[in-house]
Amino acid sequence: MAGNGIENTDGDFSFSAAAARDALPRITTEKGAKSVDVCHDDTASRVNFQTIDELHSLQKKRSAPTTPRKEGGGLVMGTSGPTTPSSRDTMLQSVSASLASLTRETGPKLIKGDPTSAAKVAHVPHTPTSVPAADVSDSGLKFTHILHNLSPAELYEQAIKYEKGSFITSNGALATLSGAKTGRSPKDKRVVKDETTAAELWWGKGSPNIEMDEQTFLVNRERAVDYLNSLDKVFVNDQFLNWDPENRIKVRIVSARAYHSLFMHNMCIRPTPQELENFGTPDFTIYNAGKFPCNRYTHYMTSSTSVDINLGRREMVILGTQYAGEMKKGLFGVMHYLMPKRKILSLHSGCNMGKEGDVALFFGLSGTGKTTLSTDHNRYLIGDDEHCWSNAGVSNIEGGCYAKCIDLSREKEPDIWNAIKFGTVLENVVFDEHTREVDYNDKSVTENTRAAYPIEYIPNSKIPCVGPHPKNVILLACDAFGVLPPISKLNLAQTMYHFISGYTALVAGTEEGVKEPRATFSACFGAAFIMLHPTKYAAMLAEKMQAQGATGWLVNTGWSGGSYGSGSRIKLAYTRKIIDAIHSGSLLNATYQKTEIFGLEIPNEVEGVPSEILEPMNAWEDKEAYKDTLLKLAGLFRNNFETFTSHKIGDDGKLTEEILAAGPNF
Ligand SMILES: Nc1ncnc2c1ncn2[C@@H]1O[C@H](COP(=O)(O)OP(=O)(O)O)[C@@H](O)[C@H]1O
Ligand SMILES: C=C(OP(=O)(O)O)C(=O)O
Ligand SMILES: [Ca+2]
Ligand SMILES: [Mn+2]
Repeated sequence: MAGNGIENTDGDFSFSAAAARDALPRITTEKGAKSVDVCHDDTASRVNFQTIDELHSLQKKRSAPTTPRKEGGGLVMGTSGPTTPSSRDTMLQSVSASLASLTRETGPKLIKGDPTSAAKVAHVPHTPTSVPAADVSDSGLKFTHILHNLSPAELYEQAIKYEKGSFITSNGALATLSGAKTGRSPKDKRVVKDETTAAELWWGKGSPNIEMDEQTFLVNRERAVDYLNSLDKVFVNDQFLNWDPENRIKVRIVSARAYHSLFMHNMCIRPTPQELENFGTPDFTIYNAGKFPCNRYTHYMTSSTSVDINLGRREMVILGTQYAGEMKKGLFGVMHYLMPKRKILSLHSGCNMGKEGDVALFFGLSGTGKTTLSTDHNRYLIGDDEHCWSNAGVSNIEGGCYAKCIDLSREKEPDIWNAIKFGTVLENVVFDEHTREVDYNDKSVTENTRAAYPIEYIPNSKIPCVGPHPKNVILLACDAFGVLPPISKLNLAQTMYHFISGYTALVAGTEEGVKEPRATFSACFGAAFIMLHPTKYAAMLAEKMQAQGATGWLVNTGWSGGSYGSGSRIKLAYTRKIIDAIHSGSLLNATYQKTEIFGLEIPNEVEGVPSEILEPMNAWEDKEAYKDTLLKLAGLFRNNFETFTSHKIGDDGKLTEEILAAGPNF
């Protein structure tokens, strides 16, 4: 017998599911039925939608005035829209002008919004229709969608949907891959040499400015613009640089990746909806076509990567590298040109301020501790990397921080650790494929893993990021030779000598085994970014430090008790104590002794730091090896400074002489 029941041992059906079902009260689905209250009639409740599409349309509220309108499927350039152009029209016209091909003299047809969400648009004749027939190409017929100043959430979705290697990590950050290049490419940087820049900029030996002519720039620009216009969609960021309102620069970044757009969203100053509405024409534009290589048949191109700056046209073109830091540091170079023209000093430094308003600058090359030491739980963070020093005080150029994450730990760097959350871009880190927990010790992709986050992710950041004149100027050197003292007080001439030298020594890649530390000298602690001769910046720094009575310090954040391999890196906790003593002013009252050769004043005591490490020789077991290493480093300093001996620093002949004498004596 067929049935739904469970058969009993005696062959009877004692329990029938069908019977049980029949035993339940009937469910009434008739409208208006009042008898049964266990079940609601779905259609009876008050709903604001009739279809799934309508339901979905309720989910998203219109927000800022810049939110793309959904009706009509986005806005199209060149349509006969409302009679008074909206800010959207203005924006699209402006972006179209930015993306215009210089040989075809027309901007592309643009639509605001994502191609998948915007409705299909019928053929719309583009603005000036009188394009010569010979110039007509398929590229002129297609539309490019503009994703203008998207929010982090929207950029996350774009990255995760369309960019391989984009994932949400367990802390909420967006993990991305920068591709083949995981660091900057200084050898591929070119600056257009025209009549003006030939006279103004620093060219030749030691200069980061490798020349390129205007024509070649235009070839690369066209390559980048054509690549971008060939895409279905491009990202456009309109943002600001410099928190000093009088010297704010408007920048536009056109890029192909959500990763780049979110990176710049975090790193530049974010406009308010009102400011974005009135943005107008940018002062400087970046075309980031980093996925696409340059053409090596092009004059001046020595690889498939090219980062080109044209100060006259106020444009930068990136081809053949997706490393996002290239954009931030490219703009920094531009500021190193624009700001000194206004008698403002641009600085490759971190900056923070104490509760009493005492400001400190932290100069240093990559990896020396600008970001780590300016991010200090007891002080207000003004910025970690790029600043201006004007007659009014200091201002951060950026709106975010770009911290190294290799070996990052919650204990040692809690503020940076906590800043890695939703909105933060995590570059080239490795994470567990299931839990998505990041392993900050993993160097599989690169040693240069990074986190880019808005500065307000640091709880004690100072918004707006400006402050009074600096009281302390701290020069950081990560000395892998292990011979520079952990802390020394500098007079003005010594400060200038070390500023112009810009020394650090890092260790070679660990994979290839322990190698000799390699000394790097980078003028003004940022030769890769300066545009003018180093002595121009040095003269401004000397003048400002003198006028404000600021004190210079040299802090070795590198090795102690031996070079890399035998000694060990100075504990971050000790360096923090040293920095605390500088900030509090207690180090000014310490007793000092002078070191041999470099003539540095070193304190006999610093609270919280073992005194035996303050004089580097004490920490070395092999005193002969120490002396040899010290002499070796002194020789490298002397050789490096030779190119500067024929230059005058400012109008002060006496200071110039003192600076020359402030180097090592042997
Ligand atoms: N004594 C120390 N002082 C400063 N940083 C240290 C020290 N010891 C180790 N570090 C590490 O060195 C790195 C310094 O890098 P970072 O602050 O990003 O430099 P910068 O901003 O100048 O490029 C960080 O990863 C930090 O944890
Ligand atoms: C992004 C950079 O900055 P830093 O290493 O100084 O933090 C860089 O030099 O590429
Ligand atoms: Ca940094
Ligand atoms: Mn830096």
